[in-house]
Amino acid sequence: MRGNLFDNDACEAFNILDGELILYRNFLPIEYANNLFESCINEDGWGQDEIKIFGKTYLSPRLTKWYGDQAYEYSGLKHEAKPLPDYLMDLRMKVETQTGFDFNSVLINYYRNGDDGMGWHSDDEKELGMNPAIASYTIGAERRFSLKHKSKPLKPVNIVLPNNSLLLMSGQLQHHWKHALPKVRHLENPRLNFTFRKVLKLTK
Ligand SMILES: O=C(O)CCC(=O)C(=O)O
Ligand SMILES: [Fe+2]
Repeated sequence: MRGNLFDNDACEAFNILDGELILYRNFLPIEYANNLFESCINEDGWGQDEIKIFGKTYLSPRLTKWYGDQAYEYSGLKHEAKPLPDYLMDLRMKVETQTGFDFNSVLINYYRNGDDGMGWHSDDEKELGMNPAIASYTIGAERRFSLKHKSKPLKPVNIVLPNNSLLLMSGQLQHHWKHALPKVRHLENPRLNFTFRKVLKLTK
């Protein structure tokens, strides 16, 4: 990273090669964020996906919920179309207004404590099209978000994602970079993350 393009209290654009990354801090009124956190965690619908590593099946270290106008498949897991509930329509509108992109789906990740995390991946499924914009809203525990370039010997990028922040990934980022949410020791506090995506209807 070669210094940031612009940086003020509310918004920070990271100067990285082959992709765009912007962090909006204090994105929503804190009351709104707190209510959303409580209602989303307490609402049912949480599942724990199975992941296969070298032929062995494990439960993924986080809980998830998926809503979207189109069916979507990631890491070999199929999500049927399921309309967004009202509270997510409202959040989506706020995210769309801030970012200027439109989204039709959201994957919600619930990291119950520091033992939960997400491994290295790119959100580059063909249903997301070329250069997808992904807006990732975080409430709860502050966690490190890491990125590594797939082919160039660049320094990894680490960003601490605070409570009530929105990270926008766009441009060629998913094509050239992988990202992860590493596990951390001795963290008891939970974190919720909403990743808004636009899933395209593919004609096969
Ligand atoms: O929890 C995060 O901040 C990252 C989530 C993520 O990368 C994903 O859902 O694809
Ligand atoms: Fe991701």
